[in-house]
Order: sequence, then structure tokens, then C-alpha cells
Amino acid sequence: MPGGPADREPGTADRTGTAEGTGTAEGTGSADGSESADRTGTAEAVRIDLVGVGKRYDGRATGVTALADVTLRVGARCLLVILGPSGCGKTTLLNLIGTLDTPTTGTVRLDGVDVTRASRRIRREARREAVSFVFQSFNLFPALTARENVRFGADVAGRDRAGEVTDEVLAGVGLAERAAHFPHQLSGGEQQRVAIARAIATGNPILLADEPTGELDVATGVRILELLRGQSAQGRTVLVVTHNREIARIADRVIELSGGRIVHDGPPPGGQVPVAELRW
Ligand SMILES: Nc1ncnc2c1ncn2[C@@H]1O[C@H](COP(=O)(O)OP(=O)(O)OP(=O)(O)O)[C@@H](O)[C@H]1O
Repeated sequence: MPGGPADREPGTADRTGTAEGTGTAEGTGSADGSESADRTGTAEAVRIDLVGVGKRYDGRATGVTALADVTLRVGARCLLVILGPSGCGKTTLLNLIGTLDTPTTGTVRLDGVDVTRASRRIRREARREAVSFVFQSFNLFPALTARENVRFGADVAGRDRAGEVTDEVLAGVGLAERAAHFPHQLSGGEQQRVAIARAIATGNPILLADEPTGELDVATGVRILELLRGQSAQGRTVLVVTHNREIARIADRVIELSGGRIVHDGPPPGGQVPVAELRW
């Protein structure tokens, strides 16, 4: 993002208070999201601001409307879970927020910057300085050690003190002792912790996780969720896509997609619970 230093903590003033509508009371999200408004920190900053977003894939024979008229505002310190059945548009939504794809209609703003039809340079900057991804299949570099994988995140974002940041973040996910291990020498849960550490090491304020516990057993999945929850508590905006309704119970806010539309937006039904209370 223009003018944004890469080396910073999430939620700092340089990413807030832009002229384009951040920090407004209006930005508190859904009609039924008033209770979540405080918890989503939207009084500080609307980090993700989608208005009327649609995505259509046009094939030769048939077209598919993956998303239709999605309006969504998410602030700092929010763990947002995106629920919905296969094919409802969850990954498409994450890709649009992550500037990996462009919508057919509507606008996408990240930290007040309209990235919808921005130049490739602006979109590249958004990817480098605003968003980080965590995938179901970890996507670690197999020939790099855990430490080198995490260092990659810090380097790509151009962070100062990249070496120190790497060590701090690795320790933060409980893997300081495994820094010299390669991905194939680590368990699935450890690999996912490295992947999350790599995303954290960028310093980017928005973390996008697509089925991050999908390949893990219950106990390991719970540990991963605790890590993600900790990141939102520290000021990041964390979006977790899942099929698993139980995971949604730990969220500050849950949106549910069906047929490419948001059909529910609000706190988890039954109220938010600690990660330890999940039953998978
Ligand atoms: N590149 C593409 N070309 C054509 N159709 C696509 C493309 N990508 C996704 N789609 C379609 O768009 C719709 C939404 O896909 P998307 O991957 O976002 O769903 P999802 O909710 O993430 O599904 P899953 O839970 O199975 O991963 C689906 O009908 C899918 O087939």
C-alpha cells in the first residue's frame, strides 16, 4: 500500500484513518452485527471493505456466478469465520480480498485503498503489505528449513530486523527448537504452525486462512485455532474459511454464504466460546 511501512505491528495508526471512509461508525458491518461491532474494532479501522461485490466466471458453454452482491466490512481485532457448503463462494471471496482475483462488480478496499481495478503495482503492494495467506495444505517450500520458510515471509515484506523477527515469530508458535528442520521432518500441525509463522512474519495486518485445520486431527486443529485467535487478539484481522460449524463458535463474527450470497452475518449462534470448548 502506498506510503505504508512494511515493518509495523498490526493496528498501528499508519494503516488507519485514511480519507476513504475508515473508522466510521457506519463501518461496523451487518445489520445484525451491532454486538460484534465493538469486538471487531471497527471504531479504529475498517480494514476490509467490500461493497456490492460479485464474481462471475464465464465459460464457453456456461457461466457461473460465484459471488453476488456481497457487502462486508471487517475491522481490526476480529476473528471472522466464513461458513458455507462446497461451491458457495468461500475461496472466491478470500481470493478477492487477497487481491489474487478481481471482482466482476462492486469494489474492494483494503485499509481504505481501492484495489478493485487498481494497477498491478498497487495490487502487488497490497499483497506484500496488507494480506497474508495460510492454506489447508501448508504450501511450505520443501527445500527450506522452518526458519528459512518463516524468514521468507519477513523478507518478502521487506521487514527490518528480518532475522530477529523470524526468531521471535518461530518462538511465538512454539517451534524455536525445530527451526533447522525441513517440512518433511515436521508433523502436519507443526508444518501449519510454520505456515502461520511465515504469514505473521510479514507483519501484514490481514490474515486469510483457507481451511487451515482441514488436514489436521482435532487436538492439532485446536492448537492452530488458538494461534489464529491469538493473532486477532493482538490486533490482526483474521478470516478463516471452513466447512466446520463447530469452528465458528470461537469466532467474533460469523458470515455464512449460500449460492454466493451472505445469508447470515453476526456473532456465533449460542455465543462465542473458548477454543478449549470445541467438540469436533
Ligand atoms: N476458475 C473458475 N472457473 C469457473 N468456475 C469457477 C472457478 N473457480 C470457482 N468456480 C466456481 O465458483 C463457485 C464458487 O467456488 P469456490 O471455490 O469459491 O467455492 P467454495 O465455497 O470455496 O468451495 P469449496 O468449499 O468446495 O472449496 C463454484 O461453483 C465453482 O465451481
